[in-house]
Amino acid sequence: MQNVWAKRIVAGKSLAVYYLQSEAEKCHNLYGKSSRSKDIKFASHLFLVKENDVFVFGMECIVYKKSNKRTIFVAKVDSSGLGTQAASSSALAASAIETVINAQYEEGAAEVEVTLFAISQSQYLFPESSENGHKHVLSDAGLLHWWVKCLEMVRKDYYPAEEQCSEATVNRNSEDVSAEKKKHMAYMFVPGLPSLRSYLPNSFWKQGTALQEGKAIEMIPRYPDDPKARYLYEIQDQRSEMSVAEFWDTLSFRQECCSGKLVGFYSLSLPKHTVEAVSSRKKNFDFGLVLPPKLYRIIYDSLLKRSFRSLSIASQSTETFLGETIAAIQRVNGFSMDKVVQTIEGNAKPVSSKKRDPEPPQALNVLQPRKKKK
Ligand SMILES: CC(=O)SCCNC(=O)CCNC(=O)[C@H](O)C(C)(C)COP(=O)(O)OP(=O)(O)OC[C@H]1O[C@@H](n2cnc3c(N)ncnc32)[C@H](O)[C@@H]1OP(=O)(O)O
Repeated sequence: MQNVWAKRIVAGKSLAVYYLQSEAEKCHNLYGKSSRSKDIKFASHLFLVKENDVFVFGMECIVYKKSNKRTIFVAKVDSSGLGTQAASSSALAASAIETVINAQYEEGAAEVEVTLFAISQSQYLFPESSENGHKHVLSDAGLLHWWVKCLEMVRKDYYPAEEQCSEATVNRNSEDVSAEKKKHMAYMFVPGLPSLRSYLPNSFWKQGTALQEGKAIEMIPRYPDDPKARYLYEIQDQRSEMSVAEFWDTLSFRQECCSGKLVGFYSLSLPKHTVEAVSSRKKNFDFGLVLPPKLYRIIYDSLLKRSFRSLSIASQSTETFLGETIAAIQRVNGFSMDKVVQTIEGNAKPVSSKKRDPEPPQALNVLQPRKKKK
């Protein structure tokens, strides 16, 4: 687990990664009224990354489980902007996603898919962080590129080197890609954008969606805060025969997906694990405390009541949130601090970024006045 994070954190810096999960619960409404929701369970996973004494990054995802298949839906990613550039947010998101993927494989999953939709917003997990003057909020188009970068980091880690496509293959007709590789592609779809050529890094990536067959209301899942869910509910009552292909085609005309902001839908299928590979995996994964769902939600909601509108307020919010959370989870079965938090020492080479503020917020102290930006 350590390595998944350490390789993306600059050498000489360290981050504390907090990881909480909820117990799996029955999921009744992933496919609307369809019986496909039967036998599906879901569990929430929350990562909070702290540098010095303040949260710098957070991610929540929901894992849907049906027998040995897992869909990891990345629900919310956020940054506070208050870190010292120990790692990029895309790298931290990739490491959090890989931690969840590895946990699924260790549990015996054979098929794992990562899915998400990108909608840029000023904040998701750290309230008022967009007012702190340090946070870098990506535009809608910036966020689309950002997710490609992040998911590409993940994809590369799960494909053996010989299967990697070279940059030269980027513009190759996707028909050339072998049938086997086709199965394991990353998909990106942006309603209203006819060509995503400038976004896709290589031929592992394909414009469109992995799901293309069957009836839309039976095949297309509805995730929390899903921009396509309203449309799916509408057709459930009025046009229940609509095909998946027609659904995607007509989604571009819906107000929730074309009201000025670009919305990106992504999915990444990871290589299947054979039964032998699954059973021979070492069971050595012991990170992420599992909480009763009600307690998980209380803790999650309490994070959303804090403020991150300045460095000092954010540090205070981080401290009180963690103090109250640890007090609340201490009696949970299997509790140990090691399961809740791991301190990761970075071992990545630093990459220089000219664009960023060279003076990170945490380098300041009260005796050292902030230099004016030119
Ligand atoms: C499923 C979902 O959750 S989608 C919703 C995503 N979340 C949000 O929209 C919430 C608000 N947004 C954010 O918190 C942030 O914009 C995030 C988390 C999405 C990305 O955080 P960032 O700090 O921009 O990400 P990251 O560290 O990877 O940097 C991305 C780029 O911005 C540049 N950058 C980062 N900080 C700065 C800064 N302060 N000034 C200028 N450029 C900066 C980086 O150098 C990098 O550039 P590159 O791609 O050319 O290398």
